[in-house]
Amino acid sequence: MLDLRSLDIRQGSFRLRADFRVAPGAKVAVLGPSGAGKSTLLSVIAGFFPAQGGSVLWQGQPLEGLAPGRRPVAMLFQDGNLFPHLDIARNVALGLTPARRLTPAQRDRVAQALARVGLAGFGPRRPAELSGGQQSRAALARILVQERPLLLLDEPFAALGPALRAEMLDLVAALVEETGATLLMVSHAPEDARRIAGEIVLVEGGTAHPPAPARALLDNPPEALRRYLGD
Ligand SMILES: Nc1ncnc2c1ncn2[C@@H]1O[C@H](COP(=O)(O)OP(=O)(O)OP(=O)(O)O)[C@@H](O)[C@H]1O
Repeated sequence: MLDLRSLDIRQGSFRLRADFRVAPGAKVAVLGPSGAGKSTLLSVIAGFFPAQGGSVLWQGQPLEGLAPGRRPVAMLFQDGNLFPHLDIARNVALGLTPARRLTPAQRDRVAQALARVGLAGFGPRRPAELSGGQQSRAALARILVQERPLLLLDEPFAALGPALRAEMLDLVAALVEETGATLLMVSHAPEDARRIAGEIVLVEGGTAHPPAPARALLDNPPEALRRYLGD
């Protein structure tokens, strides 16, 4: 269970509050206007940016004081998820260890993760030798080997076309179901939320609102969401 308790986030004159829980295994889309604070909220949960007040708890334990790498979190960003000078196997292995030499067991895990995302045999290639969709798959393989129970995705598929994006979302949904992880995914596209998310956290007007059932919310959007959707 992820518990955002009276979180108070400030960044210059920007302020965002969040006070809600996310159930284990939930798939949550984080929607809201540009600049509303979606990325900032994920950064605070991941430990890249400190909150001014309140607490982020996982299974009842506060995460403050834990460096990002020690949190139960794996995060994918909009871009820059892969190091261009390292091959795909090394990029994925970084989810396990910074060491250059892998144990046979670690090599197996990397190969299994690559196979699971449909990239068996792509390990020796550099990221530039992969298509955009394949690069997204490789980045997913890295968070797969990390085996963290909380996945934070900050619009990682925004640069992909609609068909490929749908395919990646389905893959994420399948991986989340297989691992039982909890997913928070920032998106600008309500159809992404419909496709993958059971719930929506709407971020607007200085508040990250508690998760609400996605379908009901999109079918009958409250005023703030209607404004954002442009209806
Ligand atoms: N380094 C910074 N210093 C001060 N304010 C910042 C800084 N970085 C971001 N902000 C402000 O924090 C607010 C939240 O930004 P954030 O990137 O979290 O929004 P977002 O909802 O993810 O937007 P987008 O959908 O455009 O990515 C914005 O109003 C932004 O101007």
